[in-house]
Amino acid sequence: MAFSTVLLDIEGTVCPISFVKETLFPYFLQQVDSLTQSREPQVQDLLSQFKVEDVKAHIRDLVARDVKDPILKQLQGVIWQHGYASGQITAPVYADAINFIKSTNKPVYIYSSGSVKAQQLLFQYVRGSDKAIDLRPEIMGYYDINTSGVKTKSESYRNIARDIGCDPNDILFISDNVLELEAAQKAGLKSKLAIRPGNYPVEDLSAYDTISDFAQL
Ligand SMILES: CSCCC(=O)C(=O)COP(=O)(O)O
Ligand SMILES: [Mg+2]
Repeated sequence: MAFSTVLLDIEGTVCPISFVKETLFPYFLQQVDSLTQSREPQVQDLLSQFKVEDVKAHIRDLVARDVKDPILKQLQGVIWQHGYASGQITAPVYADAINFIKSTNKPVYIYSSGSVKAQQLLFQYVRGSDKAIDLRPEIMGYYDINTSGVKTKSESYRNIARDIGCDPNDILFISDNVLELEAAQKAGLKSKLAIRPGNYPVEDLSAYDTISDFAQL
């Protein structure tokens, strides 16, 4: 498979789904009660964009249903910053993904439902054997649902290819979500399905080109 550029999903591809569901989301939920008292202008600005009466209940509901809401995703990025900066959170990026990102001579871009800020934090604070590893210098750019659109729409992948300045056919997109892979393929990108422990089962695996370790690239 020929490609010049790599576009990576995060959850279920470069790190376990359990990190998002059992560490990031609970950390965020712990802060929901105090959110309305926050002095951070960005938090207040984001809260005001939820056009609902009970903001806290709305946020809890979105998280419980894992809704990829653009305002929620931005808010989570701001809150997680405290967790990463205080050392309470480090990101368990798979060792093979770290090695690939560090050693490949192809440009690596990220596309996640998590906000660009949340993505940059995750790659700034990658769990290492003694201290956190900062992978940001190895990553050429970040895309999210605010910059590019939802991950299940082909248009989003065309937007990203245009922004990178690359023919869609030259981009390999890797994700654990078959709806995302199908949207990327329709836009002309190449794709691989990430197989990682704890990922959701896929009905017909034979329909996809799979990858379980980045050393296979
Ligand atoms: C950027 S870390 C937070 C992950 C997140 O909030 C999320 O919704 C994960 O979605 P992905 O597109 O990376 O599978
Ligand atoms: Mg994913």
